[in-house]
Amino acid sequence: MSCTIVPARLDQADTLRDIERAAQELFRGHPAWPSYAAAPMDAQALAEAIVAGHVWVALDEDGRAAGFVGVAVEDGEIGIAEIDVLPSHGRRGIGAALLEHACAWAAESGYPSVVLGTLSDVPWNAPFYARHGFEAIDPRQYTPALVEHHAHDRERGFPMHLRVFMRRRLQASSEGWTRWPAPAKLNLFLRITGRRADGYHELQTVFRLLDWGDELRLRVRGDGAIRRVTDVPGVPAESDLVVRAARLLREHAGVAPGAEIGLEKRIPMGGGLGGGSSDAATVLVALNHLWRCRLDEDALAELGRRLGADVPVFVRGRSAWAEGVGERLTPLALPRRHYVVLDPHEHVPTTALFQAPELTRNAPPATISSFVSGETTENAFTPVVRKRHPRVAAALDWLGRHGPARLSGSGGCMFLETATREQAEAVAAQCPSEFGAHVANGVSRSPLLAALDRHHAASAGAKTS
Ligand SMILES: C[C@@](CO)(OP(=O)(O)O)[C@H](O)COP(=O)(O)OP(=O)(O)OC[C@H]1O[C@@H](n2ccc(N)nc2=O)[C@H](O)[C@@H]1O
Ligand SMILES: Nc1ncnc2c1ncn2[C@@H]1O[C@H](COP(=O)(O)OP(=O)(O)O)[C@@H](O)[C@H]1O
Repeated sequence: MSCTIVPARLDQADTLRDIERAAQELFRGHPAWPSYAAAPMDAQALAEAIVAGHVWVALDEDGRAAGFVGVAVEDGEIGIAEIDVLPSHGRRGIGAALLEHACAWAAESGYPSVVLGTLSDVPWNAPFYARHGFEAIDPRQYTPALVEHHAHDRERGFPMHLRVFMRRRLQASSEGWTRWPAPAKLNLFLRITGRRADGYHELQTVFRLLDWGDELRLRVRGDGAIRRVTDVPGVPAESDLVVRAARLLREHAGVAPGAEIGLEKRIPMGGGLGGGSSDAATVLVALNHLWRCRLDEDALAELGRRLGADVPVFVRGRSAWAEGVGERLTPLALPRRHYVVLDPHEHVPTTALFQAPELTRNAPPATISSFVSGETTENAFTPVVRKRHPRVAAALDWLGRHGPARLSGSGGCMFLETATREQAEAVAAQCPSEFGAHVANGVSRSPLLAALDRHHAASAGAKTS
């Protein structure tokens, strides 16, 4: 049977839980059945994994979901959190295709290995994984995450004599693809303090990087061409910041190779979440590694600045206090916080807002301490956007009922900061259907830098093996 594997969508979550339930039926009578039946997949965790791009669905010839796989990052390696196929679609290679898909994603992302927990006595469990390159892990070699899983399984009454954890070592993609994250940002406040002779505005802002964003696939081409291999509606390849970033790097570094660039857009475009800028920064950082240009962070940030005011912070990969046009950055240690990010589905043009006559562009400078004390939280664009974009105003009003809602950048997306993830999830769950909401964590170090570390380690490992 042929199947197509695609990223899962949030509206498929219930279907995936039905698939899990149906697949579990095969364990009725097995000693593991009571603990499986007692602990179905958590709906919230599944939704988060889908939004993070960590779940893929296998569609049968009729386009119906027949199985899925979900992964989770654990101690720097990838764990298969769940893999299920409808019993009616069993023995047709769908499970194997899903497993290979997850392993390919992990290998392209630079992870060294994939782990999973399974049952030693069930033919479609441990023996199946062994056929796909997984080996049982000696309990003395358990990582802290596996020790925790083991203890948790014991607590929930799992038949531990049948429990086995397995690992598969990964090889770099044979087709040369690599994957890189491009996280979104929030502006925790934004003040405009002046206008420069070139028309650009002097501003002050705090950039908070998130653990959620776009994903790019890159591979080197030998013929010097730079090609975007996915369509982005409304953005022709020539004007896409990813293509412009690759060209700029090549010119500057004086190297001749080319690249293919695939883009999985998740960050709403023109939403004030910096998606295009982050994509550009990811291309600069990733191609600097893949093309072996050896430019340092300062040189890459300077190239980024030429592409857009928001690019340098993504290149440097730290949440930061920013001045100038956004390029003078001071890394800022921010407390652990969670965010409901609300998308009113309205494109707000940044250039037009910066030109608005009613924009306050001569505010007195704020200080880092006034931000840290919670005194400075305003966004200079909010009154202008509210007046010009009633839909954004309505979304701000709705989110404002749950706490102090703030616009990010020039909008139209907005956010609410919470102390716990559960609080953010509770608000997101009530979001009216005309808006989109999701939950993200603030990070102090960009997932892009973690990916760079992984890819460095993977290429060093490939050289020595
Ligand atoms: C407002 C902010 C806040 O983070 O974010 P977004 O809403 O775009 O995410 C940024 O300053 C946006 O940065 P970015 O989106 O990279 O802007 P650019 O491409 O460099 O500029 C787009 C246009 O905005 C105006 N612009 C931008 C930055 C700035 N400091 N002053 C300006 O006047 C210019 O007219 C410029 O032509
Ligand atoms: N790779 C890209 N992703 C998103 N937008 C892009 C990209 N390349 C160019 N653009 C253009 O940049 C504009 C601003 O996009 P984006 O960075 O997502 O929003 P914002 O600047 O509001 O944070 C888009 O409307 C689009 O025309």
